[in-house]
Amino acid sequence: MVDVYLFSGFLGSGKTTLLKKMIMEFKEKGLKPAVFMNELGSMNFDSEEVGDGVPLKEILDGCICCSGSEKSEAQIQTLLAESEFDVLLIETTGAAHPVEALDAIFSPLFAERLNFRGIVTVADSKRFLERQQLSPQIRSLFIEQIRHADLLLANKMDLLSEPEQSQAIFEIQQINPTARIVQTVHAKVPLKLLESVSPAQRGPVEQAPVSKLNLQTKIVSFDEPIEREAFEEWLRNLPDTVYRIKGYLTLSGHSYPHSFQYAYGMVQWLPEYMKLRNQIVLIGENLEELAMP
Ligand SMILES: Nc1nc2c(ncn2[C@@H]2O[C@H](COP(=O)(O)OP(=O)(O)OP(=O)(O)O)[C@@H](O)[C@H]2O)c(=O)[nH]1
Repeated sequence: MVDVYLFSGFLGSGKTTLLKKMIMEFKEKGLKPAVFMNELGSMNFDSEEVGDGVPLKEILDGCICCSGSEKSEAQIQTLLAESEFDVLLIETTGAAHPVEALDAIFSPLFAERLNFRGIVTVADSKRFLERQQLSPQIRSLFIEQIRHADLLLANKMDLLSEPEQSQAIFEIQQINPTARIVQTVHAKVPLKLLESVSPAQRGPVEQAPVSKLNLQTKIVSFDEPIEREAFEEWLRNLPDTVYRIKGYLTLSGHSYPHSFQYAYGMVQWLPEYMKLRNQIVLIGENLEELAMP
């Protein structure tokens, strides 16, 4: 049987960071991981992070829960048919309801093949503490992702003071009293802890599908290199309803692009060493009203 872990958590909380770490840890243990992921927006930014030699299937521009479980079932079936692996790591989009995403895994097709181990939710603890600023629908999804976790990573602890850290843990625990909660920075969690997870008995699920969330994606391509200062000024003035931006950007004066990440006001630029399209995907609400840089 293949062990299956489902990684959930709001946009930009640290799921891909966790995924990359767990891939490494499983490999070090001599186990072969495979990945099934999906992304909002038709850019396969996260899957490029997975690395060579790891069997991978993805659904772009949709979400595992809403694209219908048949599509996900077909992808998982292809993975199982094409490759040998011991562990399947599923990364849902930040807009997915974790329990709805379970449908595909519990298909009778896989009853003899997949052993579901649990939902691991990565929470951006800073955003969690400031969740009143989110729109009610997004806030309810954020809470649902926490409520249904079997293991909870209270991530981005480095961005909080000690009293805020305690407050975040206390409040997260009130929402989900049964899951184990671990404080993390860059989703650093020992593999042993992940392996000790066991799935809870699930009650009725509150529906929070992406269609009701009003979340939109927008791909923006640039013909010319970007002026970093002007671009960061644009970022500073973005409304709170732009939850996530990621992609690759060529900066003026550089011949290779940088991978670019924006989550909750935090910006990350990392140099890349190959030519990549100068484009980003934005995820948020009311994007049509947004002025582009
Ligand atoms: N300061 C800080 N940044 C973090 C931490 N964990 C992740 N990040 C950064 O947060 C950004 C988003 O991380 P990802 O792992 O891509 O988040 P994600 O949940 O996969 O994002 P989506 O797939 O878009 O939902 C990246 O720039 C990470 O480097 C953390 O503990 N502290």
